[in-house]
Amino acid sequence: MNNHKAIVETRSLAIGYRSSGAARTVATGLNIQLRAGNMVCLLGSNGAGKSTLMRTLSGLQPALSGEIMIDDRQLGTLKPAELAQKLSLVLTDRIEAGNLTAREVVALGRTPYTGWLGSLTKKDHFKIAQSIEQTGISLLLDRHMHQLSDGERQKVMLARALAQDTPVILLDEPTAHLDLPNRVEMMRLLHTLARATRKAILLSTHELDLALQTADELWLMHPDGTLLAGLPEDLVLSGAFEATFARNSFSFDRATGTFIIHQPLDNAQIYLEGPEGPLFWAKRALQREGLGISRYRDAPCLIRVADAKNGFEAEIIFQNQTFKVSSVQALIVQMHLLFPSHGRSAAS
Ligand SMILES: Nc1ncnc2c1ncn2[C@@H]1O[C@H](COP(=O)(O)OP(=O)(O)OP(=O)(O)O)[C@@H](O)[C@H]1O
Repeated sequence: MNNHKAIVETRSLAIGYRSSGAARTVATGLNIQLRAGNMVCLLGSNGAGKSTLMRTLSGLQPALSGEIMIDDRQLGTLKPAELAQKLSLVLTDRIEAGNLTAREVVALGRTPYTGWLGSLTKKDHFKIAQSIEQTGISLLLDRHMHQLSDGERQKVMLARALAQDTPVILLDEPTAHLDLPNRVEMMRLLHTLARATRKAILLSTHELDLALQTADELWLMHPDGTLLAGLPEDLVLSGAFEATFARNSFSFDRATGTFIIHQPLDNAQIYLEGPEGPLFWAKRALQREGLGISRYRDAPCLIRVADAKNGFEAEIIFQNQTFKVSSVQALIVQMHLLFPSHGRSAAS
């Protein structure tokens, strides 16, 4: 977060839908600020209202009440061409333009400056080339949009938004179709762009872990229609992050920032110790097998894990006997022999 001026600011904003006179409110009392140079991640469960907020902030749908200010102007008073020079929107699931090449789509980003028939100036060409370089899509330029994968299309749409060169960029689930390395790359790119170009970037995402690591600020949309904004670390430590995604089937570990599917048990038989890496993976495998991990070192069975040349080794100490294993798989097999009535082997 920083102290720069808010480019987008809402005052007592209520968002939702109106049909035949009746309003369905999705969220109310939104007083949020999007600042230059910040990347903000908008998080919330399915149906919390992320897309509704994105669409309202970008002028695609009207607010139920309240104000949206963009660069000190009320959103509703901006002409479409003015708005297009202030804010660009990247939607994921509605990418049309099948017959255009990627190059043509990126060039369309300059429309707010050139008009539909306007020819491109030196500056336009520079902005287009820059956005192509920033998104790494130079090999896709001559291909038609319908010949691209979902993830490739997504990058082209980001390049188009960058070519539009607006101080505000809104992206609705920009990582939805990307594989893990590309998701990481996209988040890093957006964060770098926000910093380097002083753009205000707001993106909605379900990538909780990546958002925690990269966002300057999180906006948490709660199913009760409220929104909490803050530094990721503050929202984690206050418990707000956890509360937004709370479910009975898993919990969030504030210490590591990870979701835990299997909880340690007070009455479990196994205690694990050793260096962080092998400890983490051994614990995960044992818990998946239904072999409960104890919080207490005086549990009947002690497993001492260690780093090894081939990745992993462990000693299992149980009833005055020691068993050595050199893979996580061997550990699991041995544990099922020692505890035949526990975990998955007991069920099968
Ligand atoms: N056109 C519509 N008319 C009425 N209600 C709608 C409309 N579109 C969405 N909604 C409702 O508004 C609420 C918020 O939906 P929205 O799509 O904004 O959620 P979201 O957080 O983006 O969800 P997801 O993570 O599943 O994409 C939901 O309860 C949804 O059913």
